[in-house]
Amino acid sequence: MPAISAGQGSATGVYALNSEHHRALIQESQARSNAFGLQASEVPDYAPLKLTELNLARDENRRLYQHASPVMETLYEQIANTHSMVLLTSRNGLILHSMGDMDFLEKANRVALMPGVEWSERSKGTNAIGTALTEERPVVVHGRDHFLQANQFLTCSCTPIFDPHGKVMGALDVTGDERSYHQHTMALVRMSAQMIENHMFANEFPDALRIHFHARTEFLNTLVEGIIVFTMDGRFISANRSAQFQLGLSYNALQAHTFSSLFGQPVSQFFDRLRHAAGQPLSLWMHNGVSVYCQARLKPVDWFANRWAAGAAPSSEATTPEADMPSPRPATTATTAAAAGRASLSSLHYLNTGDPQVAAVLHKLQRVQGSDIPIMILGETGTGKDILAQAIHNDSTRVRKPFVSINCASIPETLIESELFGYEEGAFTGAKRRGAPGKIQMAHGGTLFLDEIGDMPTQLQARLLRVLQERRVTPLGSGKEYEVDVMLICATNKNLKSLIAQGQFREDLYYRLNGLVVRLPALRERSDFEVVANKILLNLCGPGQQVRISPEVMALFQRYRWPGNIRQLHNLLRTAVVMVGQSGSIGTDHLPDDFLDEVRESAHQSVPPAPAVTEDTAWGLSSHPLGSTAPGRADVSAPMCAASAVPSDTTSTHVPMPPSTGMVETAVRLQDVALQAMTEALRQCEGNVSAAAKLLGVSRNTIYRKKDQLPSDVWG
Ligand SMILES: Nc1ncnc2c1ncn2[C@@H]1O[C@H](COP(=O)(O)OP(=O)(O)OP(=O)(O)O)[C@@H](O)[C@H]1O
Repeated sequence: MPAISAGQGSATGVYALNSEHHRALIQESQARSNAFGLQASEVPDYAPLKLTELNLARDENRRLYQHASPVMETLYEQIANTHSMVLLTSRNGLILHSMGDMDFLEKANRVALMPGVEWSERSKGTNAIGTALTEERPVVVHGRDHFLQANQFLTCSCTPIFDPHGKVMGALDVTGDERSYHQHTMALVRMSAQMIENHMFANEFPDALRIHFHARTEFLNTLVEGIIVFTMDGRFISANRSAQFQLGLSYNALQAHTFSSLFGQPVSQFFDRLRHAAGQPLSLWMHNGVSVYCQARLKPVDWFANRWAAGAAPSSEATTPEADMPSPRPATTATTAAAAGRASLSSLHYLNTGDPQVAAVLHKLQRVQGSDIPIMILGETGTGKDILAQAIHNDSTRVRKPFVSINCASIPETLIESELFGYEEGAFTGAKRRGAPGKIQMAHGGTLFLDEIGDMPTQLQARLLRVLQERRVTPLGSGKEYEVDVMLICATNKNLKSLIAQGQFREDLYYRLNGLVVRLPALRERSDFEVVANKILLNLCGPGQQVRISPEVMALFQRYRWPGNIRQLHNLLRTAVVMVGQSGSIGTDHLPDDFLDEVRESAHQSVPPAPAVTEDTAWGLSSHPLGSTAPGRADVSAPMCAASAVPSDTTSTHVPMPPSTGMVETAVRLQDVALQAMTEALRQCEGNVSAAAKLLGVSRNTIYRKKDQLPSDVWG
């Protein structure tokens, strides 16, 4: 897989139409077309393969189709009624599947854009499918750029799809009438291909160390994150497109690397840090000097426990340069080794950093351990709900089984159903081949974590309820039921009771999920702020780096309201650590200006703190949320900051008003700030609503609801 680098003319890897690079690429392709002996005016062979041959080809490309079909459906939904179609081809350019607008399909049939016809350069000359496959890069071929005159009424955006081993396995294309050209089509195609590739990654390399990374933590777990896979002793196995881009190395160049040559530390040292990270992103320096944040995916307890039982534990002291292998340690018995491995990983005990409210939550959870009572975690965004869910799993008897997490807000609505329940062959339009298991099935024996449950589409809530009651799941399009035994954990920062009142959440499901409800306090409510900040700092520091927080900054931090909670603190410290360098203390000059402005502004305002989401308010039981003060943080004043003004779904109706300003006027100002923040986030994320929502810490629906008030050019 070639690296897509900024040096190739565009940071996105796609040459702008009419750019010099694009023209050169088309000219080279035209030259190849001539060399194949094609004539621009000729009518090519349009005869499709016989059905039996086509079925054979589809069979060979079964895996590609299995991963691509749900994504094709979603992609098609986005381009429906634009006189276009979506095509999936084999690596040779043979069209395997298509879906499109009826009126355009007729036109497409005239030039044989249909399953069973080959669109390689050799057979059709310059065209997006053939040229993208030849160049192994995304290509737009528009109108007259097509070699054959017969095809010049088309506009086509195509990108190759790479398998997890870096080999081209096919191509995804959107073709339409030349007049329907839109520059965003290519972005959609590329995002869809990335989704397919990442999906394949998720199912590959089950026993390897998978590192998900990005320079910005808010982009972890999104489509644009880099994924790189190593053997447990640090040898390179594979990397997705984004990983290659970020590392600036092609797939082939990466073959020569190990974890330590890429990230400047032995993999054993990384494991050591991982064991103490409580699931929070760790910082890594890439070989090119750029700092990134990462999360590791592996079966940690199994692996650590096995290694300890076998007398070998990850150690930072000794590594063999060839393979970054963990060094031996004195043998322990298998039982104590497993227990020791568990204690050092993210566990409930580890999250107890001295705040009485958190301690009470942990205590409640410990009391129901082993009972499989469904757990509902409430809390504002960034308070650590995800980490708590993992800790509950790690401390449970299900620890050796999967922990499967699904964020109901970040998956396109059309994909949630197949992601959750799986699908059987034939479930989608044109689907013929083997299906895929859903997340519920994958969690069998372990824990299913449904994050942002308030965003689950209503029609799926009934299905979920049935699965939970019957403990059986039926994949889409299947008559077969599969037994599922899962511990269920949900999280939300929404007021589910008011969603019920609005008919957006089922009451029966609500009561099914409502086993033990715990609320994580907002950071401003916590009395252990300093411990949390120092713990994060420790994890952010690279090898040998010693950074501390100056007393002046710690005092500032204590006064701040932290609307983004621990996530916001983490992001702030991350930048500060990079600015401080190898050693020193974080002073005000290491903090961003907008943050300092907010803190200063807060000093001139005496506004009550924003209401915390309490168990009562979050579940709609309390009538007046204002007036709750933060226990343990009585000195906290509430700045009217941009970030806090962005309405999270839970708190948007309760944003406190400064006494100096009239309610209506302030509400209008808050609206403006919120819209401004959304506009900026959408621009920054190139119109990707999920990424923008993540960046702001709000749900996608919050952004969609403002769609009419946001500038039209911010949408991707
Ligand atoms: N107790 C903790 N100690 C250190 N870091 C923490 C802790 N809790 C959370 N974090 C860090 O804060 C960030 C947000 O955590 P997490 O994703 O668990 O929050 P969340 O409540 O699930 O957020 P959201 O509602 O937006 O999904 C992560 O970077 C996480 O590593």
